[in-house]
Amino acid sequence: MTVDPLIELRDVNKYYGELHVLRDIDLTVGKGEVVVVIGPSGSGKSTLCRTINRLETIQSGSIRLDGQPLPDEGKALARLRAEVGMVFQSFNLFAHKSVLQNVSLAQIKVRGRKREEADQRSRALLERVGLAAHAEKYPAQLSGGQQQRVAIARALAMDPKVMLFDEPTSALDPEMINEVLDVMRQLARDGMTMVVVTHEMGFARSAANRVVFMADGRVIEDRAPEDFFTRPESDRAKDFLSKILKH
Ligand SMILES: Nc1ncnc2c1ncn2[C@@H]1O[C@H](COP(=O)(O)OP(=O)(O)OP(=O)(O)O)[C@@H](O)[C@H]1O
Repeated sequence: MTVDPLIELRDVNKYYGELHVLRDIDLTVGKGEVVVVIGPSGSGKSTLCRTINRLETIQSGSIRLDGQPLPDEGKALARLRAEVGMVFQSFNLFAHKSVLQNVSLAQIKVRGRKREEADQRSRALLERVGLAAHAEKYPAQLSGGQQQRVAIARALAMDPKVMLFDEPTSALDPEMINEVLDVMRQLARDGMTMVVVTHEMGFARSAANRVVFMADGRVIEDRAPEDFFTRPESDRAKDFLSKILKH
C-alpha cells in the first residue's frame, strides 16, 4: 500500500552540544498513519517529536510537513504549531481558566475565531473526549486523566494535520491510563495521523500501523507491530522487549 506522505524526515541530525541525539534519521509518516515510537530512555524519542513541530532545531537534514519545509519563525511558525498538535506528559492547562476557556483560548488568539464559535467548537470537542459535563470546571477539579483529555481537545481545536503525543500517560495513575488511551484509539479510528511516544505496548500493538524502535539516536527498526513484537530483528530490540515484557 502506498501512503500519501504527511511528515518526511530526511537524514536528520541533531546535537545538544557534543551529544549527538538524532543520527541520520529517515522517517516518513503517511496521512492517516499511527506511528508509535518506542525505545530505551535517552534514545531520542522526545527530541524526535519536538523537532517535528519545531520546538527543537536540527543541525542537518530536512523535515517536511505536507510537502513544505518547516518554517523558522513568525506567523508561519505559529501556523505550523497549530497544524502539529502536541500533547505532552504534563498537561500544562491554565489553572485559572475553566476547561472551556482552556480549549477556546488558542482558537481565538491563533485561529482568530469569535468567542461564540470557538466555545461551540470546544463544547463539541469536550463531548468527543467525554468531558461535556465538565466544561465550566477548573483544571484542579479534574483528575489527571481528565486533564489530559482536555489537553487533547485543546490540540484538536486547532484542526491539526497531525497529533504528536509525547508519553501522554506517563504522569497518570494506572486507572486513568486507559481513559486517555481510549480517546487516542478513537482518534486513530477517525483517521487522525498520529506519532506517539509511549511505553504502553498494548497501545502500540493494537493501534499502531508501524512501530519505530529507536536506540542511541537512531531508528533501528520500523515495522508493522505484529512483526516487531513477534520477530524483532535487532539485538537492541530483543533486549528492550525482553526487559519491558518482564514487568
Ligand atoms: N535540552 C536538552 N539539553 C541537553 N541534552 C538534552 C536535552 N534534552 C534531551 N537531552 C538529552 O538528549 C538525549 C535524548 O533525550 P530524549 O528526551 O529525546 O530521549 P527519550 O528517548 O525521549 O528518553 P525518555 O524515554 O527517558 O523520555 C538524552 O541523553 C537527554 O539527556
